[in-house]
Amino acid sequence: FVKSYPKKSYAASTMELMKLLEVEDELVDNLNGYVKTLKIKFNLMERSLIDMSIEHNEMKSEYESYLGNPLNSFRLIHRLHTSWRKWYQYAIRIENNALVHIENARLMRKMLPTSSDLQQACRGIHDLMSFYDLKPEELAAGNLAGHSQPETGLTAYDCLALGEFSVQKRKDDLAEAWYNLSLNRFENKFDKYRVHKAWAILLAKNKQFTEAFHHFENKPEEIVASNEVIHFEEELATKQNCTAVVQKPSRLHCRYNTSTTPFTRIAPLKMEELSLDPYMVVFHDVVYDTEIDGMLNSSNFVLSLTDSGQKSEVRTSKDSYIVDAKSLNERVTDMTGFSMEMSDPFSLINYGLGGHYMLHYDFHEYTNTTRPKQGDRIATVLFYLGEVDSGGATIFPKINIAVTPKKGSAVFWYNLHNSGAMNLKSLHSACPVISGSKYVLTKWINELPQMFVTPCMKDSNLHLPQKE
Ligand SMILES: O=C(O)CCC(=O)C(=O)O
Ligand SMILES: [Fe+2]
Repeated sequence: FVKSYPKKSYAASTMELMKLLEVEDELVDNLNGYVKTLKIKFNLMERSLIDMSIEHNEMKSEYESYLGNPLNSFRLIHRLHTSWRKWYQYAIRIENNALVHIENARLMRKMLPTSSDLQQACRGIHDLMSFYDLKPEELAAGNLAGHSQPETGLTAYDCLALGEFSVQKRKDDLAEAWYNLSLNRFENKFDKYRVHKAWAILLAKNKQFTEAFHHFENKPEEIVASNEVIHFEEELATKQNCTAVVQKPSRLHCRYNTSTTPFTRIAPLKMEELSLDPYMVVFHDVVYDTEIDGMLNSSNFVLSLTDSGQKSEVRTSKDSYIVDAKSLNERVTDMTGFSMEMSDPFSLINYGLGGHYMLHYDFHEYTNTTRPKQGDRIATVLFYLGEVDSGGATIFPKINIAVTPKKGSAVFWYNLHNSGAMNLKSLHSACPVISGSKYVLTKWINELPQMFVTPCMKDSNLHLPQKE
């Protein structure tokens, strides 16, 4: 039987809190009832199991004389034949009186404190802390402004909840103190991991990726890496790549490209291969100073820099679209052999102090229904239009490549596999500019127009991209 209580806010008054004591009494009664019923079942099963093993062990120690007796053999067969069924049925039987208790406990849910009660209770503790200058360590130890009552100390779960509340209130230092207390109180590795994860998310929000990552070092093996962990790994790789001073020398080679188009026969392009998967090449001196000056001084671009600019978490830069770039479109065809039909216009990006572009893919992850007729972005060409004194590299953390911007050069890479599937190794990011001003011109090349251009595409049939 479940009593009903008018439900008010529990944290608001002592009167209301007293009702909660009764609620807890009742809940404990119900759960005790449940445990009692289960105990009866447990005892019964345990007792008959003991009987069974006694006989079994006797038989094992002297099996020849035991089984020499036909009555024993009969009993062995009979026992195993019937008791299996009995055991099985007893084990799967649902104890009705146990269920009644559980159902009662379920019905009591409407009398239990809600998340808003918990929120208010957390706020109460927070207010106490700020009024009386109390520290999480003191509260957790049951020390209330000099009145120490260790038995009122907080549990690991309490500390975790207060930590989560502090995060909401943007009191990150407090949150870390609570998480630390919670971590010290938990014994179980899975519980500990819960705290580590919450802590790491908090640190990552503040861009402290290295510190965040430390919290995953003791991840229990049983737990599959969550998206968060994968994300941190990538962010960390980005950071390491951005801070790496030395650029990895290419194991591949440099050569002159004289064969893509008739133009390259007259004016070969200097190519440096950086990677085979995804295929990636740097072209040196491929866009000329006069072209660069023309673009950077064009009134459209200059105007775009004076407006409020783009404020986004993903990319802190200002950009604008260049419409007329016929000769550069032809250059891209000379470099890549790709047709520029249906290609997106060039995108000119200028990064200022600390300007960066978070990890991303250039493909769209189109689905069957959202896929436009030009297909996905098969490849990207990125021209560097300025010299960056420090920072600003374009990095590919999955393949450990950092491309340093050099005025007049361009990097070209594939975003999709030959099959049309997304190549996840094309993940990239632009590191923050430390000093200098970075100008890049991006050309995203679409799939469909390449159908008759590149032999690599013949097996593709423009499959939908698939994550590997
Ligand atoms: O600026 C860079 O280095 C990278 C730009 C980029 O990834 C893009 O435009 O898609
Ligand atoms: Fe990109």
